[in-house]
Amino acid sequence: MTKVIDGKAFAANVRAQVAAHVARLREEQGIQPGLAVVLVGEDPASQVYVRNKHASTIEVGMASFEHRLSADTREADLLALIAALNADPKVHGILVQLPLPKHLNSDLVINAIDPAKDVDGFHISNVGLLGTGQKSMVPCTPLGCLMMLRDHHGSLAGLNAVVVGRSNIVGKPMAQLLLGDSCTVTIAHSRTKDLAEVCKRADILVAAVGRPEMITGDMVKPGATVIDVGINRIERDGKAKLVGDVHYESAAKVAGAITPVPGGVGPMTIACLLANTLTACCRANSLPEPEGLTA
Ligand SMILES: Nc1nc(=O)c2c([nH]1)NC[C@@H]1CN(c3ccc(C(=O)N[C@@H](CCC(=O)O)C(=O)O)cc3)C=[N+]21
Repeated sequence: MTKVIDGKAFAANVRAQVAAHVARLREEQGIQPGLAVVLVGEDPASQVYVRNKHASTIEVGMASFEHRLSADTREADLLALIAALNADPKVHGILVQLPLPKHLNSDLVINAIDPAKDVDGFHISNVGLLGTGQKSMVPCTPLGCLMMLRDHHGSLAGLNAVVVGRSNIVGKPMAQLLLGDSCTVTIAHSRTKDLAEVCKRADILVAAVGRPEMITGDMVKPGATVIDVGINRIERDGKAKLVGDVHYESAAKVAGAITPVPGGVGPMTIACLLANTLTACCRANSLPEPEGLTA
């Protein structure tokens, strides 16, 4: 039988663990972790995510600081805000919602964040630390995937992992984390020859391509674990629908375990953002890090 990995329930458990740590930090240390989210412009999807992040942050007992800037914000003003957040002791985590409007250089903006407060793990320092196996802030989506994989498999050592997609925010850091857990890792992408055959060798298949339902059941090894990172809004039979990068129906017939969309990786991303904010707060105060909530 195929196991459906319940990311929603898993995320609720992670959030409960974070909330317990936050309560203990308040009682024993008088410290409250704080997360600042910066949203530039009015992209409707981004607004939904930012609202969800705000609600989850409050729910676990953290302080939430929201900064909504107009779409025509000047780069210098955004950089000044980041400098202020870097210097603010109440702020332990900073997230600048991506994508940014085109006139802003997102590399420049992300690299202006204090790496210790970079809860997205996108700063070049954190990318380098992760790549060399040093302590870093780890990108939320890959961290959430890793937690679910460790829970399902126990040890990942020696397993063949194929990551489809080579983005800086998911594909590349996901590959680093799997390598860190001793998988044999292949990164496939749009130019990969014989993609179906490559995917079919995977004990762990992570789909992060951004193409709706591209990974079909015939590309999945029987019994494999399939992690679907895709979140695509499509229209079907005149109705709006959310689908992943995996064709769920056909893949679920072959897989040993699979994450659904919605209710899989998405909720884990936000839970890991809170976990990273807690970790950043503990490090900032030279306190022991929460166990099981880091890579
Ligand atoms: N700096 C930055 N960091 C991010 O982490 C970041 C970002 N920018 N920009 C946008 C993307 C997108 N993202 C999601 C988080 C949760 C769900 C989520 O919880 N999805 C629900 C469904 C929600 C729905 O119905 O739309 C699910 O999959 O079950 C989705 C998408 C974080 N992002």
